[in-house]
Amino acid sequence: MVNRTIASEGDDLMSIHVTNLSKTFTEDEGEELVVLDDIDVTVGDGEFYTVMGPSGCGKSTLLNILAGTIPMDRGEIEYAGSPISPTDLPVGYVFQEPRLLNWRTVGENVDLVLRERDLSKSQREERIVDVLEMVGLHDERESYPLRLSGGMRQRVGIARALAVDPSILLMDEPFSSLDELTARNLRDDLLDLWKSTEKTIIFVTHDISEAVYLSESVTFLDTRGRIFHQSEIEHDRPREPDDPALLETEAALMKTFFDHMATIQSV
Ligand SMILES: Nc1ncnc2c1ncn2[C@@H]1O[C@H](COP(=O)(O)OP(=O)(O)OP(=O)(O)O)[C@@H](O)[C@H]1O
Repeated sequence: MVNRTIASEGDDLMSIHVTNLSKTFTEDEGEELVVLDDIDVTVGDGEFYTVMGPSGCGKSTLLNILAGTIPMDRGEIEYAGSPISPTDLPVGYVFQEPRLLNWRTVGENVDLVLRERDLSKSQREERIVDVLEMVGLHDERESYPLRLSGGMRQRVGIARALAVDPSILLMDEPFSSLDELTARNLRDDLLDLWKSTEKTIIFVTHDISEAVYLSESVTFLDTRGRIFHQSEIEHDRPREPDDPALLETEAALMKTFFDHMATIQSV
């Protein structure tokens, strides 16, 4: 059994600490919508950290802030012991839909992000070969996205995110539009990648079984933009999706979630 431990003293050097993070959007009618309200998040170096919560609670907003694509209103982010602007965090982003350019080959899609870096053609070439190998698509380099299955397209999305060798992978419901069999295969491949690359993964999902199967810790956001629960998922690895012990953990988390939602709805 592989029992990977995280965030212990020695390997916590590259951890991410987010404190007092807040974000409010002004909607079209001028109403203010508090999406993240003073949240604190700590993600250990190499941790598989999952954020869950109901639709619209701010999960994607949190990832987008960490990716530097939308600004936070208030808050501090520390990485590797020093304050950092989110635009400088070393992240790769995997979207729910892979957002590939259909008129470019798989290799060219990966190359697009590499071209933004100061890399020679041979360095880019080496990186493309490496990441396509990592996601099992070395034979599809010259294929166009529309010729690929949904699972393969999402693999290209993962390869593109890995291309710049980020320390942190942000993943926003990456498997939610795939059939369950394909999603299971991709989850296992993602776990293999996580183990071999030792990247930190911040993963968003609606799916509690997926969260328990993959993660080392799960954090719940509620519709008020607050964190209301955090759990360490301590099952040994490799895990089996239908293991009764995992199902018990899922049921307990589900109960915590519904109890909390009932409490805030009754206030
Ligand atoms: N640019 C924006 N301007 C105004 N409101 C926004 C903007 N972006 C997001 N929102 C709103 O903020 C709230 C949180 O959105 P977000 O996408 O972060 O939620 P989510 O938890 O990821 O939802 P889902 O699970 O459905 O993807 C939603 O009500 C959304 O409509």
